[in-house]
Amino acid sequence: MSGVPILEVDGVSREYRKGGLFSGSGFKAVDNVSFSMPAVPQVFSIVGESGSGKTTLARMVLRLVEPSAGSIRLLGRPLTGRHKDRVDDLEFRRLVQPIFQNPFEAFSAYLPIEDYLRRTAINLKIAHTSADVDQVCDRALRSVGLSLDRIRGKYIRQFSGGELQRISVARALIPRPKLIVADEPVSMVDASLRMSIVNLFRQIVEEQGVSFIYITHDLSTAYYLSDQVSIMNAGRVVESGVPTDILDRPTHNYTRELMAAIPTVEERWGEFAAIDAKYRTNPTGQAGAPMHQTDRHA
Ligand SMILES: Nc1ncnc2c1ncn2[C@@H]1O[C@H](COP(=O)(O)OP(=O)(O)OP(=O)(O)O)[C@@H](O)[C@H]1O
Repeated sequence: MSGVPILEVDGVSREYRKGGLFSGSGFKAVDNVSFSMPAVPQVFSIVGESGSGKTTLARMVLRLVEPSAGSIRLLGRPLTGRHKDRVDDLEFRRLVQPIFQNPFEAFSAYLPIEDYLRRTAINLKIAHTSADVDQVCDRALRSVGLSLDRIRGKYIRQFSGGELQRISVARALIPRPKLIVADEPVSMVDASLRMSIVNLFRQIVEEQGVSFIYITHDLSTAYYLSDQVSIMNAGRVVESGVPTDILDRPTHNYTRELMAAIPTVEERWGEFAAIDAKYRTNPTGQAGAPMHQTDRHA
């Protein structure tokens, strides 16, 4: 495997204006952020409260927002600016895929869900014949515990949030990307399913060699899942390192405050007890129940 880092973010900033055109002032949503993700597949988490700049940073990596300053390199090649060896759009979409927060917004209510997977395979030129397209989609779905036969002809209303998020992950896996940028991917998913999605990410890192940027406000899932964590506050990275170092020896007050916001064992127990109670009123786990068969196995 080449030793070239998957991603190098170097002194990246993004400025916006606050207030009116004449009375307002500029501010940095992201302020001089640098980090690097090594060639070896890993999960890099960016943790911070609402407004800390996480999504803006993710959107710059996804090339949806242009940095005001700094540079981003993918596998040693520029993603930003006008360089002659800049990664082109098709290549970029094959190498880097997003997963967004709300799986219900990721798909239209009026199209069978497999159409999205097929379109990704066709648009990214991953498969050409209809049989190949089906095979590529089925392979991706199987790697998240589903299959093309199981989703065929179904619409979003026929899936749970956890299943839809798995389908979003399958769609992202179609081009066999090197990097997935997942922005708050479990915040809209029922608490009982969160860990199964997070475990699925870990499995994909290990079995398929895909690196993840995991954006979250939840320090506990980041701690559980990540190889490296950066804590963001007011656009800046205030702390970074391996999760155990950060949680055992936080150096910044903001990190301590985030840690204090992690529920205690008793509070978590209350959450699980509530889920358990829902189950007792609906033991079959059918429509409306919090957990689905397909979401149990990761
Ligand atoms: N297009 C924009 N124009 C102006 N301000 C913006 C724009 N996008 C983001 N911001 C501002 O930049 C700051 C950082 O926003 P960002 O969405 O990156 O934070 P976040 O940490 O992802 O928060 P959340 O978890 O709520 O999405 C916020 O103050 C936000 O209002």
